[in-house]
Amino acid sequence: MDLKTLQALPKVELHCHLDGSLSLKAIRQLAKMAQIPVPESDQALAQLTQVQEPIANLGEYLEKFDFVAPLLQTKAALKLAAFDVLEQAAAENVQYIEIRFAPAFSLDQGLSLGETIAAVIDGLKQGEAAFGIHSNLLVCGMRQLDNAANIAAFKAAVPYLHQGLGGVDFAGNEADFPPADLKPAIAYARTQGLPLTLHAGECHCAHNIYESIHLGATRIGHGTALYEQPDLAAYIKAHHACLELCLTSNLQTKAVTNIADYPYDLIRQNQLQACINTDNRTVSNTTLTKEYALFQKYFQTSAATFLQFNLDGIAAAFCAPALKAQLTRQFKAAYQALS
Ligand SMILES: O=c1[nH]cnc2c1ncn2[C@H]1C[C@H](O)[C@@H](CO)O1
Ligand SMILES: [Zn+2]
Repeated sequence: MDLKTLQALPKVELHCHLDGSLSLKAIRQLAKMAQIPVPESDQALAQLTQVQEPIANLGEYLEKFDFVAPLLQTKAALKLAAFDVLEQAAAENVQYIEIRFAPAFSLDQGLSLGETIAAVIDGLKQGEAAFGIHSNLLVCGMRQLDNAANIAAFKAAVPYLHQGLGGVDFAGNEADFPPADLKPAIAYARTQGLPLTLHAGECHCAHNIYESIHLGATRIGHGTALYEQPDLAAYIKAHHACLELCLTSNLQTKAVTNIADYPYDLIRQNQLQACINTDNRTVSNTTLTKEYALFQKYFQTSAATFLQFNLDGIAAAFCAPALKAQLTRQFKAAYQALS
């Protein structure tokens, strides 16, 4: 399929960070609102916000988020950001998307955790109305913060569950903060009935995938290190966990050093539930269409397999059963019309 056909395919996306996915246009608008100077040329701005040269690891990748953090400190900014990402997603026929962000990074100018969450949901609702897309928010705890701060973020999320919020996640420095360190906040999320996805297996730490599922995650962000411990596939399958695949990001962070190591065959042969995602449209300089094109190029992924990835994503989504049923029907019909 050519890029235009891939772009037109209906898609779902479960793993997309708000702060890593702002268009350059939105970054300029936000910078103006915050009265923060930005370079005039898009090329220079892209250099500040995108991975352009080879980097060593996830730590260096995360440094690329520093530039946008000061731009996301008001309700208006968070709302505009959420609207911007929905606009980009709708332009490539994403029909359902979960967008995640860390409220703890938007408190510099006095917003409360709850206000940051409400503002992002506002932007998502506005985007849904404008673009006919469905969405949910995920609140990220950050691994490098203490459990009290992460519990506070999750506590602020509780009133929004099923009201624009789908669940919670942990992002950040996985190499130094394994799942065991997050136990109190994860336990809190579970007692509150917050659906849980966890970044895991992004730092050559296959054991973190096991541990995250053991702690209650029904989805795993990345899961790349599966290739280093293939027998984990049986455990993932037995627990019906869905892998949120983010190929470009994994190549950039050296979660896999080359495409040959990527556990695609393991995932397909074991019929693991999995879906395709961008992780960060801007930081990774990608789109969901580009991710589909990469899967097609490297793994000869067919339309039928793209459909299966989407059906897996819908089944694992943190949205209402009625929306899942509707999306399932629509996706089956749309992909059938292709063949
Ligand atoms: O792929 C990732 N792994 C771990 N943390 C990540 C990844 N992408 C983004 N983040 C972090 C940086 C953001 O500031 C934060 C919330 O979106 O999540
Ligand atoms: Zn991520």
